[in-house]
Amino acid sequence: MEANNRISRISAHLHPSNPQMAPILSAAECRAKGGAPGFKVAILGAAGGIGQPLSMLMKMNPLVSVLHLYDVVNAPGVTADISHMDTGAVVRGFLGQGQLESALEGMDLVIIPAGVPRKPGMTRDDLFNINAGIVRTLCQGIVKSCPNAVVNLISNPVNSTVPIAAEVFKNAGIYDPKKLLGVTMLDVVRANTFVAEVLGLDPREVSVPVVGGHAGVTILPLLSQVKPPCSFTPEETEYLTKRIQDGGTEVVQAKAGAGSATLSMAYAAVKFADACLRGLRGDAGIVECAFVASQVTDLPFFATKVRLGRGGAEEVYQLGPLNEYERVGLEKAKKELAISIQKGVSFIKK
Ligand SMILES: NC(=O)c1ccc[n+]([C@@H]2O[C@H](COP(=O)([O-])OP(=O)(O)OC[C@H]3O[C@@H](n4cnc5c(N)ncnc54)[C@H](O)[C@@H]3O)[C@@H](O)[C@H]2O)c1
Ligand SMILES: O=C(O)C[C@H](O)C(=O)O
Repeated sequence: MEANNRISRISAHLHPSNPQMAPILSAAECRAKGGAPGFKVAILGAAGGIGQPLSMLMKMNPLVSVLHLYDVVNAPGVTADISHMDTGAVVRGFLGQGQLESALEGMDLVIIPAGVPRKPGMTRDDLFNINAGIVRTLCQGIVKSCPNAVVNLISNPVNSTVPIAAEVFKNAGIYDPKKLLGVTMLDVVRANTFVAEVLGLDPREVSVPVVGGHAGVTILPLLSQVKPPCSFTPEETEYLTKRIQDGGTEVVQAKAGAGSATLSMAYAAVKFADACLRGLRGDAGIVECAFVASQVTDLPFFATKVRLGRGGAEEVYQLGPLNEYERVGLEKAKKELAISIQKGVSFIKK
């Protein structure tokens, strides 16, 4: 009898004609016990090119106990699909703005890959007009439902969307600069890969700091600080710097109108989110690059290495010694970054 009740509860939730399916969706939710102890994570834009593989990979992360998948389209399908994976996290789906606040209720970490991607010929800044408004709306939801959450912002142009999020949080009186992180991990992932290729090493053995921002010349790999220590000819430096800066465009062109990096981005986003969760758990020595509020330069935001801890980005590291090539690159990066940051701030202050 009890077993019958359990089964009918589950089938009621999963029947396709059930209009309530969208906000619930997971048979796992019907279990008497929840998932493993861990963190509550929401993905906003979960049905997109990044969102789907990112959702799958976060469902596989043992630090996640509850996974909320939010999108304005297709969230029920993605949630039903992912909820069948036999990993610990309990998955729930949320569809449309009416469910944004429920999606965010009580979250520890919010990952935002919502928004339109580039097509060939576009810059990331060309996405501003659509994505700025999307990020503002989603951040307003965070203000209401999980003001203490750590936010990983992926939506482009990151150099402007992070300042937008900061202004929304400031206006609401909840801004904690340590908890707002623009995700630049893909630049580091690419830099590790391309540098390893040139050095003939396994990319997992290579670590390249990438500072500045996340667009064109604002992406500044510090090749003089590569680990393991190594040196490059001027031609190799030029080749690597340009390839890392243009990595996004390389994918946009190869996809020929079908979008931008999604799979490598989902990988990078999960690598970064996992580092944030280990920091939140209290692990020591978690250091990654991210675009954060910063006093490293005269700009209010800048990407450098940060130490992730229980409070988010608890320490923002200095740039370290730069060579002449990097000093020139830094000046170019700062010039463009200043404009993108101001554009984001003005969008909210207008
Ligand atoms: N930071 C980085 O390194 C990096 C890397 C790759 C892509 N991106 C950016 O990530 C964003 C998403 O890229 P994608 O390829 O996944 O795009 P996509 O179009 O495949 O997916 C975007 C998803 O966002 C959803 N969405 C749109 N408006 C929304 C809203 N108001 N609320 C919630 N969801 C909404 C869409 O329905 C869609 O499912 C783009 O802006 C892209 O430029 C950033
Ligand atoms: O290039 C893009 O538009 C997407 C992303 O920012 C990337 O670096 O791949």
